[in-house]
Order: sequence, then structure tokens, then C-alpha cells
Amino acid sequence: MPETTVTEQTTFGQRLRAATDRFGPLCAGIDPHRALVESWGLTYDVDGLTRFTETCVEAFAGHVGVVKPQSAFFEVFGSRGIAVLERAIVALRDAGTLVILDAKRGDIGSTMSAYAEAFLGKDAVAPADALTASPYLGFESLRPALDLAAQTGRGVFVLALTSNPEGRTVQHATLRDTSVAESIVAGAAAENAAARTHGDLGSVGLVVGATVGSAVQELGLDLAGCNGPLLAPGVGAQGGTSEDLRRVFGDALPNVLPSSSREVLSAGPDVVQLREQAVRTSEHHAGLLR
Ligand SMILES: O=c1ccn([C@@H]2O[C@H](COP(=O)(O)O)[C@@H](O)[C@H]2O)c(=O)[nH]1
Repeated sequence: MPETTVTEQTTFGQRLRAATDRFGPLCAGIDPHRALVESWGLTYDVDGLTRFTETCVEAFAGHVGVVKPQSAFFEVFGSRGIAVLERAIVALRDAGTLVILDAKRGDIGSTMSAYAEAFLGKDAVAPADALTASPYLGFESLRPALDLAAQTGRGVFVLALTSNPEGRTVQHATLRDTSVAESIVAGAAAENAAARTHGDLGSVGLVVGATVGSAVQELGLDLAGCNGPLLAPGVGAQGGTSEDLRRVFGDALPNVLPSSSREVLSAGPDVVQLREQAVRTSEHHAGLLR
């Protein structure tokens, strides 16, 4: 039985801390891009998607702490693609590997309730441990997901400073001296306040790209004070390095999950090589981040 067996009695923040203590900080992405699937010698169809995903599950399950499937690459194939994603989520979680589903949901509260039920609810078909969410309809529009995640022991990662250069036009904007990103960090910090009093990592995380340069310092964001996990995409294929992570996150480094998809996946299709690449990448970041 793996030590990090998923139970709904613990919070997501507690399970995440246990997983990264054991396996290192890497969040390995499952992003079946057409070019990657074909470079693995597979056809870009549901059969190829299935083989690609099963290979990733075999390589990562029980060997990496956290895996992040990108929903878009499964949605491309309609209901059959979503079925592949659901099987992967179940298999990973059965092996004790935490799953962050990157679906970036966000809508008005009444619709957000349905998204929350679909991805985080106790009767969800294949619930992940955490879901990425977009706060650009207002942080409070995410309330149904935040509340349901808290009830079901799951997590939410809220987009704060995304890794793409276009993000800054919205996220750096200020209103009465407060930037959009700062208000999102404050929203997450408030959700994580109770966990902090118990000395635990909170379950409401932020997405902050490894590629955001000096934005965290320029905008005066207190990422360590947020007391939540910090999902950091942008390492590897988007050019971010461990050194960038140090510069971006400073004293918040212990809460950072470097997230890498294409850089790790390029080691496939051999299961052992793929697993070794993920484990090596996690060890590399662990050495530099801790
Ligand atoms: O700000 C963000 C938020 C999410 N992502 C997602 O992470 C991966 C990155 O893939 P790589 O191959 O490692 O570049 C992908 O699923 C993005 O949708 C992000 O890149 N930036």
C-alpha cells in the first residue's frame, strides 16, 4: 500500500505535502499534443490517445507525487477522449498519485456550482484531487468550487500570474492601487487561513508561471503568506528553469510545484525512460528548491 494513499479524511493540502515530501515537487503533465503523440509512433486518434495516456499512467503512477492531465487534449476527441481521461484519473488515484485536473473552469456562480459538482463533488464520475480554475469572473464567482472542495477534501488552483506573456494585460492591471493578481492572492490567503492556524498547507493554490520574471516582486505579492500550493507551469518547454523558480518564488519555494509536460513527455514512448525522466526532473527541482 503506498504511503500517500488518497483518503477523503485528509485535506488536499495535507495529502499534497505528504506526496511532495516523498516524491519531490514535480507535477508531471499529461498533454497529448498531436506532435507528441505522433513522435511516439502513435496515430493521432482515440487509439493513439489511449496508448499515450496509458503509457503515462504506467510511468508516473506510484513514482511521481502529482500528475496534471490537460483536459483540452482529451476533450478534442469528444466523449471517447473524456473516457480516456476519466480512466487515467481513476488509475492514478488508485495508485496513490495525486491528480490536478487542468480544466481552468470559471463561470457565474450558478454554473460554477455545476462545474464544482462535476469535478469535485462526492458523486463526480472521476473526481480529481484538485481542479484549476479561472477567477476572471471575479474571485467570489469560484465560491461553489472553493466550498465544495473544502467539503470533499479536494483542492482548487486559481490562476494568478499565468505563464503566457498575454496574461499580464489583465493580471497586472490595478484598481485603486491593488493589482488583479494581488486581489487573487489575497482571496486564496483568506481561504487558507484556517489551515495555517493548524500548521498545515492550505488547499487553495495559485497558478504562477515560472516565466513571469520579476512580476511577483513588482506587484508586491506575498506568495509565502498565502499558505497554499503554488503550481508553476512554464518550466522546460516554455523556457523556465529552476533558477527562474528561485527568482520568482523566493521564500515561497517550499510550496512550489514545478509543472512540466512536454519536456518530460519527450522521453517517451518507453515507459522506463519516461519514468526516469520524471523522477530525474523531480530530483533536480527538489535539490534546487529546498
Ligand atoms: O499559466 C499557465 C497555466 C497552465 N498551463 C498549462 O501547463 C501546461 C504546460 O505545458 P508545457 O508542455 O510544460 O509547456 C499546459 O497544460 C498548459 O495548459 C500553462 O502552461 N501556463
